[in-house]
Amino acid sequence: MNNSLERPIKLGRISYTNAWPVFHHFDPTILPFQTEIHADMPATLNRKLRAGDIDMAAISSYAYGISSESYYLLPNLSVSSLGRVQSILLFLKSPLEKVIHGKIALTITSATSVNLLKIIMEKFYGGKPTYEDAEPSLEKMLENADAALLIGDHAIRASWENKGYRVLDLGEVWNVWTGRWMTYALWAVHKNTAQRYPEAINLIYEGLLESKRKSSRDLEPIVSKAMSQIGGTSQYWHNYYQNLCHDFGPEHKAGLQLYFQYARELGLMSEEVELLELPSPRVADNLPNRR
Ligand SMILES: C=C(O[C@@H]1C=C(C(=O)O)C=C[C@H]1O)C(=O)O
Repeated sequence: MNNSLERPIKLGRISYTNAWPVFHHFDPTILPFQTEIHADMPATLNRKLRAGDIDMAAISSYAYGISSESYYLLPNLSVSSLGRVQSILLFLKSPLEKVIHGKIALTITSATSVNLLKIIMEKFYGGKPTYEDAEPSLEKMLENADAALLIGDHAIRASWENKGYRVLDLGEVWNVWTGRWMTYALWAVHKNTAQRYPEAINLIYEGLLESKRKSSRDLEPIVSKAMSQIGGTSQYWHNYYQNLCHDFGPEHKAGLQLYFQYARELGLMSEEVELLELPSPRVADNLPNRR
């Protein structure tokens, strides 16, 4: 490929630790073209990708679902869990029976989990709470709400500082009710960027896959980084990363399609979602008649 493109490829990186395995060993400086990394909270990346301010990103699976016609998925990349996730937590100030008809403060950093919470509250528990968006700060959120939803490192830190609130792990609740995997984030690229710069997008994709592979072979580098940047013990982070899965196979897709179905039933999204993946690079290049 040419040594440069006419512009940098803009890549969004989720700042939370849950996505580190896919980014940690990815070094964009070795690529034969310019990239620009945008590190941000999921909800901000969802908006930037939607607006075309960035070309590709890890985004909320819900945000992918409501705009899937514009994107390709990067195959076999996700943030998923079968059961407990440890970083998508509802902190209850009031008893659950009151919470399901009370007021719940929702972190503004999420899209998947706020809608997962609505599915749990309304479809599984038969409640109808009111919701209020809030900055991710537990004590402030609970000043005038019965419960508060936090995700990512905000949830992890709050769980360490928890002053006795009951906590629901939404990954666990989802799994108890459905028996399925839950997928919180996916990697998406704008179809037009992928069509215009197929080789560049594929090189970035290969770099992300390689990072995931290296991280799964040896968790130590990201565990040490998490301990120094966030705190906690080595055992905590090993356990956290072992509970998360960054693949996206048939069982993850089945869980996500059930989430999308429930979201449609509650009027949280309208269209069916086709999980359309980035076409594999030039299958034709490997054919013998192409010289
Ligand atoms: C596991 C997590 O997955 C995430 C949850 C997201 C959401 O709720 O929209 C988006 C991206 C991921 O950061 C987490 O944040 O703890």
